[in-house]
Amino acid sequence: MLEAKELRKQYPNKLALRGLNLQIEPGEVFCLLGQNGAGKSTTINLFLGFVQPTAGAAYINGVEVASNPLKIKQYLAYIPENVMLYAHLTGVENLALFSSLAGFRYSEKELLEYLANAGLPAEAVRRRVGTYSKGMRQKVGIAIAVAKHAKVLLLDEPTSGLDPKASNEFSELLRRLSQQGTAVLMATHDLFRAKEVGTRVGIMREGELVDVRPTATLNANELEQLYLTYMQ
Ligand SMILES: Nc1ncnc2c1ncn2[C@@H]1O[C@H](COP(=O)(O)OP(=O)(O)OP(=O)(O)O)[C@@H](O)[C@H]1O
Repeated sequence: MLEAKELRKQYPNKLALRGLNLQIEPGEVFCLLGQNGAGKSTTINLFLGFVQPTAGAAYINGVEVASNPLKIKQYLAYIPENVMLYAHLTGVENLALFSSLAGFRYSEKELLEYLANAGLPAEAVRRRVGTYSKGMRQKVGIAIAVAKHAKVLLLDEPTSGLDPKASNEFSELLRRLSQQGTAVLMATHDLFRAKEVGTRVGIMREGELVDVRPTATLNANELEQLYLTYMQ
């Protein structure tokens, strides 16, 4: 569902990604770990088509991203640390807007259901999004991903700044999406969440994926040790 082939990104003064090869299947949650500047966001941005590769290619559902920037948008949803929504619209209005941009028109009842399933409290759905907490905005982001039937979910530091309860709820939503067959690529600094929701973890260092492990083979301590070993 997601594939990188010899994907490389050279910025004017920095080789940010050095020939990444990666495949992520439907239902997988792949967590990218690594220090600041390791190349995690660059990887996500290449899959989003926000930046152009210097060499190699990124594919989503078999479609090359760089040459089909509009087509790939129909397959994916993106949740950055701060989900971009229209602050002056309510939660339900935002969901209606983003779903319709993706070609889906839902009744009010259906929209409310999507928001409820994403865990947004009923009292919030008709409030302006400008009044939402970060966790609530993340939930609207998930509701949008589900409502547009995204096959791929790209996440960049989604739990950063969430309290433990919100973070836990977010993990639960991700797990449900992966069970429904969504392929997830998540950049994170949160080893605990990576172990909890990831099916695989990849450790990035200086633009290279230096290790990839199925999370089932590691306990939380082993993951931390592995991470620290590479960061030395
Ligand atoms: N637009 C840009 N122009 C020049 N250099 C850039 C640009 N974007 C990123 N870089 C550099 O590329 C390298 C990789 O950055 P990237 O944002 O991918 O790292 P990251 O692993 O996501 O880090 P963080 O955990 O801090 O988000 C860094 O050295 C960064 O300074």
